[in-house]
Amino acid sequence: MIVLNNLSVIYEDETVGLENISLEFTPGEFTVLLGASGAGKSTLLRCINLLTIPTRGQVIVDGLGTLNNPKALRKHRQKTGMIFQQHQLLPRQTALKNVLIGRLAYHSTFRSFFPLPKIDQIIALDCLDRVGLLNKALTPVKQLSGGQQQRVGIARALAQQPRFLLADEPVASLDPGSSHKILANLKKICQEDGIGAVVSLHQIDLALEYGDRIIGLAGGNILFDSHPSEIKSQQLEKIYQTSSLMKTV
Ligand SMILES: Nc1ncnc2c1ncn2[C@@H]1O[C@H](COP(=O)(O)OP(=O)(O)OP(=O)(O)O)[C@@H](O)[C@H]1O
Repeated sequence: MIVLNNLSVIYEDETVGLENISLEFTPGEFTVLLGASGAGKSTLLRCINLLTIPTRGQVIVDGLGTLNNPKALRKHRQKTGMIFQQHQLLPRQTALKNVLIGRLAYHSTFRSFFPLPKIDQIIALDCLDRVGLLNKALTPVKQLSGGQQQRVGIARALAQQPRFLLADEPVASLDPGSSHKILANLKKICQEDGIGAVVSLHQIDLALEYGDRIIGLAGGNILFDSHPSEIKSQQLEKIYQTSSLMKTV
């Protein structure tokens, strides 16, 4: 479990990123963060693995405590995979080499200069298989479609054998068909492996379809935190401060 305890982020220019947020994330739960641009979704995701250091409050992880020593933080990050909107892949490298990057967290910097052991290659190939891309293992990622590249990004995160996955708008640059395929695949894998996912999305329809839990954010505050079936249209309207987006519900 990951516990966020009274977390606030105030950026250097005094912008409020998050305001006194307390949340718990459990393994196996697929949580969607919804909110307009600037609501605090990325800030929240980045706080979970302390890429952004909160101004106040704590991140507490079971078995590791408050992450206030480098060893605990390294262990937490090893078990927390990240998926990005723009994939953050090495375009000229093969899909397999990109996925192997997910294994580096298990090796020393020195060891990572040499080819990784066979077991890491097997884990990476298995992850590519789970996202349906085993046949593209030796293809440079720049030759893959946007959806395929995102699946390589997911495989790389899975290669970490994570307990939690953090995904920042993973389907924002994809067409609706690819978005559904990617989220369905991601959710299935998380269910099978008991991985807790925290995924920020802009599309309400996708949030309602795939989220086990939806957290609505606005101005760095939590407006609601419920099962999708309990969310009322007024609450969704409130987070976007407009009714036009409700057409997609
Ligand atoms: N490094 C930073 N320095 C100053 N302000 C920042 C920084 N990063 C984010 N912010 C501000 O903090 C607030 C929350 O930003 P955040 O990126 O978390 O929102 P978001 O919901 O992820 O938005 P988007 O959907 O556009 O990605 C915004 O007002 C943003 O301008």
